[in-house]
Amino acid sequence: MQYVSTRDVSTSYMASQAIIQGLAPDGGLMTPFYIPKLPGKALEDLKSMSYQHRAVYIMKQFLEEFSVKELTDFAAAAYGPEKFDTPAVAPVRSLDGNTHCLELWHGPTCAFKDMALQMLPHLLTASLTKREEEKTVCILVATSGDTGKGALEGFKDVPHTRIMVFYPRDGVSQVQELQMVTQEGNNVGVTAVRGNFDDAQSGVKRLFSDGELRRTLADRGFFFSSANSINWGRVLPQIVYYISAYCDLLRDEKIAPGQTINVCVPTGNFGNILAAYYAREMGVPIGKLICASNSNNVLTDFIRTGVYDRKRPFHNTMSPSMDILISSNLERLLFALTQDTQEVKQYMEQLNASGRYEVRKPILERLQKLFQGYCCDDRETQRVIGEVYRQHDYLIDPHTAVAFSALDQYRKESGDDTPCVVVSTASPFKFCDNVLGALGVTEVAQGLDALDQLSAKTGLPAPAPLSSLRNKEIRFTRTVEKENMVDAVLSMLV
Ligand SMILES: N[C@@H](CCOP(=O)(O)O)C(=O)O
Repeated sequence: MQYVSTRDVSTSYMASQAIIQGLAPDGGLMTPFYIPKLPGKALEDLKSMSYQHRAVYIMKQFLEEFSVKELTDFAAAAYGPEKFDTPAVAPVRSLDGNTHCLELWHGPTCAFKDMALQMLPHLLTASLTKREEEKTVCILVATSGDTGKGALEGFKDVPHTRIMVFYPRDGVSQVQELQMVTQEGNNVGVTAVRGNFDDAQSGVKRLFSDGELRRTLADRGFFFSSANSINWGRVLPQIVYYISAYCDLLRDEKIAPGQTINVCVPTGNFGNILAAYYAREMGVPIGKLICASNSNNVLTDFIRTGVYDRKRPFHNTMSPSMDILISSNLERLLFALTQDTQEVKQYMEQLNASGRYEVRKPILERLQKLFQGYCCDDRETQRVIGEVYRQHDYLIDPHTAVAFSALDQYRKESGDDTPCVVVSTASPFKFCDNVLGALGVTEVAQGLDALDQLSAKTGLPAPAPLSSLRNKEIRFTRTVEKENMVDAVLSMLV
């Protein structure tokens, strides 16, 4: 399997190179040259396997350089009982006959990012060995809340790696911030940026393409890579859970073999829903991909009109991980839909220069055959949390609530009640204050006391990785201007 840049197919790369580099040298995203099809009986075979075995089988289709033994070891370490609080790893909880919630927050940081960020360090360090790389890799991460902690936890104390996370200072939840600034490990750094997530992500991309900085760091024995979903090693493990969810529904006889399902995904950087698209391309019977956004509804508008326009107000919402106006992974979808790197390059250049592009009509038609876009604001998000709790005795976080709202809008508009997998991306305990508000609590406790309050209100235990934050020391307090992110990197990599 060869990988190419979404902006130039003339050079191809092995998976290990794609994973090590994170981003292609031309600024494009490393992408498989083609998406392999699952063999005919694969879903039937996979349905009786554990999550770990499913992961090995699916990832192997994309990773010829890695042996089954290597991948089996990685999956055992990444998804074992010391990391995930349920043997199912990514369980599916059915709310009614055709609404199934895929819970992706049972890992060490209580968000879906663990599904990939527990695996990526294994893929990356094995890739370094395969390529005989002697320098230390410095992982740069921009986060709107969840990726940062997921990456820190995945890479903490991993030999030959350093990790620096940038987060928007006033753009993450209290719990998310505490998770990051108390991170343990000798190779980690966390810096707040005065700005929003897009500023942090653009800043990281600038660091990546700063030739002089790269030379300075090379002299010090370092090079950059990424743990954001621009890295193919992030997207690949995310494909696994869509296939796994389909297999669970088959195994539990909630659907019949070959039956079509829809998926509804809350997404900001477009990596999560892109993974669902790849699962569909591999042959999973997925009908519609319902893309759910909060008030930062740039993707909703794009899917409806073909115009991507990031020049709009940026909203800090109660679903902060999706507070994003530049959705990096859309570039991979454009590559798939156009099959034309020149066209992708033009769109990306227009986005950089003017903040806007419009895709051609045939591309829009292809997009709309597969994707539906819906959005909702904070008021609706809170209403949905309350409603789902009352109707199903099921507690969801604000990101998942955005997805439930999108599904509801889609069903009302289309009349399509195909079974749907709704992706639940984070534990509600990461967003206690807003979740408590949604349950009608008017006096919300301060800081981590809100964990106990939510627990008392619902009878659900707060996840151990969040309760234990109480005993942790705050290690990182630095804030930089977005123009000065380079200083944080240089002072860490001495
Ligand atoms: N939702 C993210 C933003 C970065 O997205 P990624 O999937 O590219 O890592 C976050 O929580 O940080």
